[in-house]
Amino acid sequence: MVEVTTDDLPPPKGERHVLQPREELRFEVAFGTAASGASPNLDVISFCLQKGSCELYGCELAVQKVYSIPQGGIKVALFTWHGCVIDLWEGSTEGALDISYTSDETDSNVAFVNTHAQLEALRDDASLAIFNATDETTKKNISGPRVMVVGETECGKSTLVKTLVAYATKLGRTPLWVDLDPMDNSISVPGTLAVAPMTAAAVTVESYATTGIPPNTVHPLVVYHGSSTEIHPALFKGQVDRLAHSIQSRMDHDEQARASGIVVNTNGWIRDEGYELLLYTAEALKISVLLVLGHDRLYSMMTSHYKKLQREQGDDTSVVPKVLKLPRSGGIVSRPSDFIRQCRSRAVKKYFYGDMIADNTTSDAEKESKTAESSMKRIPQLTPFLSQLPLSDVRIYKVSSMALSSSLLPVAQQQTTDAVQIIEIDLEGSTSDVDSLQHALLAVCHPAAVAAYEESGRGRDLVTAGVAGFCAVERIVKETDQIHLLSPCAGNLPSKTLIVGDITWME
Ligand SMILES: Nc1ncnc2c1ncn2[C@@H]1O[C@H](COP(=O)(O)OP(=O)(O)OP(=O)(O)O)[C@@H](O)[C@H]1O
Repeated sequence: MVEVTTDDLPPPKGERHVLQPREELRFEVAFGTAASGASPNLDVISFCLQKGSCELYGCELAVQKVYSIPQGGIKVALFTWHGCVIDLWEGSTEGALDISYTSDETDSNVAFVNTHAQLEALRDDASLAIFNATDETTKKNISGPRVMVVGETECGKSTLVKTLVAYATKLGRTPLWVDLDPMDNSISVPGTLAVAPMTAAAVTVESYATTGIPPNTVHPLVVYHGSSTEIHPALFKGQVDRLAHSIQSRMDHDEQARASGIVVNTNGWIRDEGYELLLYTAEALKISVLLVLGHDRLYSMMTSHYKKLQREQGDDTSVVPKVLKLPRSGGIVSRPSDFIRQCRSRAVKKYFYGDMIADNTTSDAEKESKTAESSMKRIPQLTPFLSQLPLSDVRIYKVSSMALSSSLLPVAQQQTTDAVQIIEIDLEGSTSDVDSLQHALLAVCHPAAVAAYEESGRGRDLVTAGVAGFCAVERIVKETDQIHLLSPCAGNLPSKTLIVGDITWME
């Protein structure tokens, strides 16, 4: 094995880490840049691959390129197959780097790349079969791997999904990334379930190091679950069914997407009803490969379940997924609840303000006299818009936690056994209802979903449909009966029918 040397490199900037083949550099950066007195608009941590090759969750770093992360609150690992030299340095905030160390316990990375190779073989088979199929119906029934990653919370599920998506897109595949984790959604704001078509352009080191996918690259389909702390099983099932339907429609019309398959992240609820929801989801999304991350009990439960199903179904094994067990990375450490809370807040802020980008508005004179600090200055990419609407113009619904029993309904009212019920918030009446909306994150319904709901009268038609976007309640002025809403762009809202959950956000 050739040792990686640094003799031919310029002096290090900050810490220099020399990684031998199959080692990874793990580092953690604290939140709290503002608390430490520095401007939050400056870079917090930067790294540069000086030599060799390395990747962040499957996304390759360019040599000699400085990657600057303008936010704290990250825990990442840079892995090398063949050895490399990485410089890592703090920006405006001294002490931001909590810990950095090199580890050679990277068997999980090898297992991930082997899994990718097997999935790629399935994609090749699917592409060939689609190409050779003579009629449309046969073509439509062929699909690449439909993968779902399961495991308990904080075992590295999102990381594995990101890695598999990065490896697939690097080879020109366009898999759908499905994130069914409302607690920590990588594609959209917390409290959502989402699907995004992925391409190589959507996989970047900066986005993989923090949260979300780069704006302007993909158009995710997002449904609002309304909570980042608990899952409403009936609503979850309804939303998974709707997403499954949309995924199928897309696959029916896009052969490349069909051959590339889907990669699904789940939410870590693996016991009791959570386990039942995993099985339900696997069936609804026609999962063909189940990856169980570091959990022997779950692996055993799933293997026995599908063996039994296979016995019952005889020859029809089309709906029985292959269950594989993968090791979890030793680098994953549990994130304190305050850290997770700040990650969620950052994800909402990113929705309204976009990424922090380099400030190119400085004049030539300013550029001439640029200090080290101003060279790192960043500004938000988007300018959110504050609109004021009369309270009487908007309709805000929330999901009620249980269906009303028919005996409690007024005599003339339609009886229902649907467990997904919505209630309209009384904006004219109780002040506690109105007060509960302060700083709430509201999902803006699509006009088509509003029309469907008005026609059917079924709440599920509204809350299981994809949303047009989100806005946040800045304040409600009771004296003027106005609601002030922050939205990511100017102009009228697509509809004034909104859904509220239990997620709040304020700057
Ligand atoms: N090899 C590693 N070394 C250090 N940190 C890592 C490594 N792999 C992942 N992490 C970090 O560990 C944290 C938890 O990982 P991840 O989000 O993938 O877990 P999860 O199972 O999806 O969690 P949750 O169920 O809470 O969403 C993340 O901050 C991730 O960046």
